Amino acid sequence: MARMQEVSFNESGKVNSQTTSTNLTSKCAVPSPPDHADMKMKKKKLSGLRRAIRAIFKSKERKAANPSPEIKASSSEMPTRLEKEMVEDVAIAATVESVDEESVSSSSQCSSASDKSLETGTSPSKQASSTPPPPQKSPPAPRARASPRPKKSPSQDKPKKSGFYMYNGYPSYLGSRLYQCSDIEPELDILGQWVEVGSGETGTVHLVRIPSESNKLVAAKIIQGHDPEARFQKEVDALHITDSHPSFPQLIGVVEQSPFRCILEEFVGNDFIPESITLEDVLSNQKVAASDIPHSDWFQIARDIADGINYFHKLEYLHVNLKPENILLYATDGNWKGWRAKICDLGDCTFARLPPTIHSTPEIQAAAKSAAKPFVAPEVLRDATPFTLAADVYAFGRILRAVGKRAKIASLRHIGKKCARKTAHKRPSIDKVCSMLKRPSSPK
Ligand SMILES: Nc1ncnc2c1ncn2[C@@H]1O[C@H](COP(=O)(O)OP(=O)(O)OP(=O)(O)O)[C@@H](O)[C@H]1O
Repeated sequence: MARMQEVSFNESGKVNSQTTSTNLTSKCAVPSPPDHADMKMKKKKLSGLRRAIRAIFKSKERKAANPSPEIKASSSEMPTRLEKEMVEDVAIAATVESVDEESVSSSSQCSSASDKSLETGTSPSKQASSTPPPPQKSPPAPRARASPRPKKSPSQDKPKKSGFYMYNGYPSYLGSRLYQCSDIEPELDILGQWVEVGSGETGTVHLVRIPSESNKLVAAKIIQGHDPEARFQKEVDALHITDSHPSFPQLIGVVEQSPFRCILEEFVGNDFIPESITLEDVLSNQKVAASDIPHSDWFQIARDIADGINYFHKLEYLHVNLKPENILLYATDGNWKGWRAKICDLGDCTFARLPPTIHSTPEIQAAAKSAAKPFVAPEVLRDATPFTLAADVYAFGRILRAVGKRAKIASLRHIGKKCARKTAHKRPSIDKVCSMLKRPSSPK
C-alpha cells in the first residue's frame, strides 16, 4: 500500500495536504509495460516545475526581507494563481511519477516495491512533502506518516526451505559435496557383491566408502520408481534442511556421473555389522529382540523420533511416510546399549505452510496409500479431505503403541493411544508429545 499526498488550497488560500492511500499492489497483478520515453518527459517536466517554483519562493523571501510599499500591499497570504497552479502541478506530477515508478518496479518485485519505497523515502508522500514550503505563516503541511514497517512473521526467520539457488543443475548448498563415481568405493561382501543395507518401494541403499575422506563408510541411496528426478531433488533438499538435527541422517553429498546418480548420506548403523537395524526389525524380533533394549533406551528412542518430527514440523514439513521401516536404530556403545533413533526416507515429505492444512493431491494420496496402512492417518486416506501435521502425530502414535506393546511399556502405549486418535483435532500437538516423553516420571 503506498501513500500519496494531495496538495490543495482551502478557501483562505492556505495549503492543505492530506494523505490518501492507493493500493498499488493491485497493479502488481497485471503490470503494464513501462513507457520510458513518457516517463522521461514527465520527469523533465517535473524538475522544470520544481526549479520554477523554487525561484518564485526565493524571490518572495527576498521581498519579505526587503519590503517596498507596493510589495507590502500585494504580499497577502493568498498565493498568486500562478503559484497555486504550480503547486498543484507539482503534486499531480509527483503522484504520476511515483505511480509510474512503482508500476515499473512492480513488474519485477510486486508487493515489496511499495514497502521498500516507504522505507527508503522515495514514497510519493515524501516526494510531495519535499515540495518547497508554502508562503510564510501558512501552517506546516502535516507530514505523511509512513506506514509502520511490516512486522516479520516468525516463519520468516526460519531457514529457507525451498527454492534453493541452483548451480549447474544442482542446489548451490551442495558446493563441494558433488562426487564422481571414482570418488567412492563400494563395500563388497564375501561374494564380491555390493553390500545392500536396505531397499524400499523407490530406492535401494548400498554401503560405500569415500577413500579421500579417511575411508568413511556412508549409505548410498539410488532412487528408482516413479518420477525419480523429482523425488531425488526433494529428498536431497529435505536432508539438507534437517542436516543439523541429530534425529536425521546427515547429508554427505550427491554422486553424479550420468546416467548413475545417488544420494550419499550418513550410514546409520553399527560399524561392526555392515547392515542397518530398523525399528521394524526389532518389532518383528529380527537382528535384535525388543526385550534386549532397556526401557530407558526405548524412551530415548521415542524422544529422538518425536524431536525429529517436531523439528520437521517447525520447518513446516510433513513426513507423510512415518513407519517402523523408516526409523533407523543404532547403539551408541559397543555393548548394544545406549540405543538411539534417526528418521530416514524423506522423499515423500510435503511442504505444509502453517497454519497447516494440506489438501490431498494425487501424489500425496499415492505416497500415503503406498505407506504401511496402519500408520497412515484416516483423514489422509479419505479422498479430498484436507489434512494437517496431525497426520504425522497419528503415525507416531501407532509406532509408540507398537513399541509399548512389544517392549511392555504401558506409559508409551498410553501416549501412543492419545496420538493415534481417529479425530485429528483430538490428537495432542507434537510439542506436547515431546514434553510428555520428557517427564522424569515417564520411564517406568
Ligand atoms: N542412512 C541410512 N543408513 C542405513 N540404512 C539406511 C539408510 N537409509 C536407508 N537405509 C535402509 O534402507 C531401507 C530403505 O530406505 P528408504 O526407506 O529410504 O527407501 P525407500 O525406497 O524410499 O522406502 P519406502 O518404501 O518407504 O519408500 C531402510 O528401511 C533402511 O533399512
